[in-house]
Amino acid sequence: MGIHQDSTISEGPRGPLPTPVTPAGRDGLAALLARPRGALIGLDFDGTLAPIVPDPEQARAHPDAVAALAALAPKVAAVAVVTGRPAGVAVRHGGFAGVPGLEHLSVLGHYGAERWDAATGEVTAPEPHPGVAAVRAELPGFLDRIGAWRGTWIEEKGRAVAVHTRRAEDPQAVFEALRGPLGELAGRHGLIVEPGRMVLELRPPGMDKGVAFLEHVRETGAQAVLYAGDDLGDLPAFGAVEKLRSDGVPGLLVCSGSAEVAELADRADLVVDGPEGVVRLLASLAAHME
Ligand SMILES: O=P(O)(O)OC[C@H]1O[C@H](O[C@H]2O[C@H](CO)[C@@H](O)[C@H](O)[C@H]2O)[C@H](O)[C@@H](O)[C@@H]1O
Repeated sequence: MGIHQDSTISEGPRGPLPTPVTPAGRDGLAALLARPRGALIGLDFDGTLAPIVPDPEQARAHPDAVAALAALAPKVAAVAVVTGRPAGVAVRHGGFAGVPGLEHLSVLGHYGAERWDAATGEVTAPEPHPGVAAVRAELPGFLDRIGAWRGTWIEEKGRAVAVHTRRAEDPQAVFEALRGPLGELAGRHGLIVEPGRMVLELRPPGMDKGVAFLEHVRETGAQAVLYAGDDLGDLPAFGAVEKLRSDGVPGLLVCSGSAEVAELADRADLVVDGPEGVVRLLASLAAHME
């Protein structure tokens, strides 16, 4: 359904702005531009603001991301980074703290279970789920027993643990082979498996990016929204925007395109070329907002 950002129709002194392929997306973009002060901008981190790299510890926001966000944020009601990362990790890897223009940025981490606000510099979070400690203890032996340790890597996330397969010889095959067994392990401890780009995360249930985004819309009183994501964990946020649109709140769905995930492109109003395309879009939006 989406198109590549390069299919621009308007190019002028303020830079190119692409045209969404859907009527709902065109309405969403028009509303964002007409009333920026009522707009909420929601952005995923890895794969959307930060290019995908083999080692999650090395992931950083695109070099132009912070400047684009700092140009956009003062013109809109709110900007929120909605991520599967712990909030503090996304703040650090994004370079979001102490940036002029980003004084009101929020980072909703762990799929919305955690929250960091630039205004306070503090992270709020719920009590840890006891199942995470149990899974943490069991996971290395579990992977060893099922013979899946080669090339897999466990990311310690505090309130969750993630098994990465990107560095395996056949990342997709190992991902598929692990999905069932890890689902069974997670279920035994009251957790769920969150699948992502060559990663299976074992995390507490009860929160997702859709719930988090809708809560933020309510809190900010936003009257138009944009959400940009790249991965399966962003689908609930896409669902939230679709729900808002059916309730009369205009919205624009942006897919940060990749060869790894097709599902978001199919539901997006606009497909851009990964984090580079997202950052260009944000800068261009800021330039077009009076
Ligand atoms: O919600 P997000 O901000 O997209 O976070 C989702 C997961 O992102 C990270 O993993 C992904 O990025 C890594 C670094 O580029 C990459 O190596 C990995 O293959 C991707 O799945 C992060 O490590 C996870 O904890 C996040 O849940």
